[in-house]
Amino acid sequence: MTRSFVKMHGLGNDFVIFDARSEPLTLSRAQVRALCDRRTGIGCDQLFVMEPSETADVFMRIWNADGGEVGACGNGARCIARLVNDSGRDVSIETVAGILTGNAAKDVVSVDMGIPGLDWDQIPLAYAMDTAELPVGWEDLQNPGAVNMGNPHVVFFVPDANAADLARLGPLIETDPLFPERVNVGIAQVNARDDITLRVWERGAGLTRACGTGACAAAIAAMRRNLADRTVTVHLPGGDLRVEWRADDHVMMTGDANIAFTGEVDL
Ligand SMILES: N[C@@H](CCC[C@H](N)C(=O)O)C(=O)O
Repeated sequence: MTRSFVKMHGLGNDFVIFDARSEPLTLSRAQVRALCDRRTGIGCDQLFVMEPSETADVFMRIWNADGGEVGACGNGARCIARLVNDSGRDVSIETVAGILTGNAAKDVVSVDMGIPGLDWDQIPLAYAMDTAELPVGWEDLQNPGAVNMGNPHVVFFVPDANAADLARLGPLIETDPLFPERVNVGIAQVNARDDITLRVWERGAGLTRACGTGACAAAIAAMRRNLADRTVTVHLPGGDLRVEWRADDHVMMTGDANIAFTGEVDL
């Protein structure tokens, strides 16, 4: 069976997207891994299938490159919003973790990422503790904060985000027993109350050029510690995102969403 796909990215966090709204598509974990492989497949950090939804404009199914299905992808939600409608109309996107609302005016896209989960059992953590300042450390990385943005994140605040050996520490922290569903790992540097630099080791994908939910998590974690105001720019290796934690608790994320190429693949 041959299927068309779109290759998109948000700040270099890249995705293969299939549209199964009118023609169903079921992928096995092995197929997802093969398609995501950068040497023998198409190559991407995450793979999405757009399916029909009874409650929203589209259902967005999300897999990491390791073949694990997950609840959220912020950069991906911007891409899906742009694919469904890029004329400035609101697009509702159902995910396993809930319904998001995106609004795309061409390549500039805002997504209402919903309300962050901040309790230990929402992250989830293995046992009860204060998620604003977890009293744990991994070598030189101390006192992280944890935030759930539809997926689990832990964020460490450091003086220099580029100094940490995230390629080595990321997999250790991702699989620490404190996180029963594993975790996305952010290393954040607060430059000013409205400006953060961030690198992310993504669960199931490794180091990526950007992570939308990671940017939201870093912003929320900084705001909870009173290190930042309610609107911040987050600089990631692939570019910038704007994150606002509104008074109604919803997190708004704004950034670009780009089509790289289209193609067909035998499944
Ligand atoms: N790239 C994403 C997050 C994708 C899922 C994540 N790796 C997880 O396992 O939760 C983003 O832009 O948010």
